[in-house]
Amino acid sequence: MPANKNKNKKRRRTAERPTTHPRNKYLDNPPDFALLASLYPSFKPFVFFASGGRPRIDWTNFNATRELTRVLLLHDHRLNWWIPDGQLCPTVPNRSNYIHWIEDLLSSDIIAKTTTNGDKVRGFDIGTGANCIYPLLGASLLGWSFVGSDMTDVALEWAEKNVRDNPHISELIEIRKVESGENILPAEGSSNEALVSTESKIDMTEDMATEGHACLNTGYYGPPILLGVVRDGEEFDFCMCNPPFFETMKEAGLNPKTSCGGTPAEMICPGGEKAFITRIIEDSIALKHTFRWYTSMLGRKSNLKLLTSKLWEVGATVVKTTEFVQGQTCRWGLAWSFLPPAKKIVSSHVAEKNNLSFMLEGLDQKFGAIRVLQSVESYFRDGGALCKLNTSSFTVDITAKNHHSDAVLKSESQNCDRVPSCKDVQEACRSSSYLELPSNNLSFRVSVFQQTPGTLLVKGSLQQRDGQLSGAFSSTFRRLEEVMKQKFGGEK
Ligand SMILES: C[S@@+](CC[C@H](N)C(=O)[O-])C[C@H]1O[C@@H](n2cnc3c(N)ncnc32)[C@H](O)[C@@H]1O
Repeated sequence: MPANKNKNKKRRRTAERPTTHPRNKYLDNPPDFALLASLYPSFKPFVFFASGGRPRIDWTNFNATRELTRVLLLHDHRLNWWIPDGQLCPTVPNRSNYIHWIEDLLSSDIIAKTTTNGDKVRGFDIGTGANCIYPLLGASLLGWSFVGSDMTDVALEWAEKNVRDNPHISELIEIRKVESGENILPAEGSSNEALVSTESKIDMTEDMATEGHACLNTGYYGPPILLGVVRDGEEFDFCMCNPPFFETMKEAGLNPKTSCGGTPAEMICPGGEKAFITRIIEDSIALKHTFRWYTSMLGRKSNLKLLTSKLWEVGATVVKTTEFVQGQTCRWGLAWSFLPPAKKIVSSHVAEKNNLSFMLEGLDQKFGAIRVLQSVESYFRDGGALCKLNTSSFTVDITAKNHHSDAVLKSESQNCDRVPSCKDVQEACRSSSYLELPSNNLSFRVSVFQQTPGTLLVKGSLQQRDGQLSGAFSSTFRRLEEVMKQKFGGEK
């Protein structure tokens, strides 16, 4: 292939995946399975060649995903690593995004460095897991030091082993046991009430009380997270956390397309990620300036909105969010601080308007991502737009022109028996804001991600950089949101 064609392909790929961090080494160089198989004989049995000749692995085979992680950490990061069967297996490109985002936060100077350890960066990884992935990556990529906490024996034993097996960075990482028996009460002065939402309240049963678990009205009960684990006089530049996202293993649903393991202790906690992160927020109110940045990853966009408003309510001085996308996985990052910001934050308004999203929640299991994509495709195709559905990347590429709006309107009223509350749709269609498309083409991509069984994230990305098209894109996408919510909300 000619060099400039290759370059264009690379450039296009970069533009299509704006949320993979630009410094992530896998952005333009995804793992080369054939090369890795030729270098590491233990990886070779897991690599096969699909019909097009492309080397692949079976993502539903835990041994294959674990071996891939092992060889990537060894090959790209000089890290020796292993986890026992069934423990959560991290994907290296995905976890690297979070590390690079923290690097951005620290170097942005939004919050000036306050810790007394000079240029050195010290982080706290809440729930480091048996895989200890964040301390290993942070120490090897950036020379950061870490405390990695956890509570299960298997996580502590294997995290320590993974640190010991890498003597070049072992001095930088301390694995700290969280004592589960302690009863940590909310710190005096913490604005606990501000954090309480009725639906997140979980009653403490007698058993829990006798076991000595703390029960705060954040909805979280269980071992301490930061308060009671961070020691007097300690200071950190940041904390990070990949929390247990789910409330039940059924909800965790375990993506049938991949097998990354994950035991109940790793995947679930009462109240799910909302309760867990609410507890981190509560601890942060008490610990305030002990950390320059508090951060957590989230698996649900609806929780991101809710927790962001809570943070403003409780007096955070800065709240930042981001989105991590790697393949078919979409996650969010939330960061906040109680220190005074040193720098005015300029929001990237256009970028936000060019990437929009909405969630379809509480869907019947029969409405998978493909079904929603097909519905998106026929919605725009019926209106005369050009559509290209790609079922392997879960995307539809759409190119629409101004005159398509009338056609979509017409076809929608003809198809109204398929859409519940059709009258409402027609009313909305008649409103002047309906599909105000510009005279030139509007090209955008709609992607669908499965978050949990019954919850899909629908993302739209404008493919053109022309700022004048953002408004038309925004009204078109919002209109799609209305139609999809009516269609899939009412068909259960
Ligand atoms: C989703 S796993 C994350 C593991 C690893 N950091 C990763 O990204 O793959 C969540 C981890 O949090 C741990 N955990 C749960 N509650 C905790 C607590 N209160 N303090 C510390 N760790 C906790 C679990 O044992 C589990 O290892």
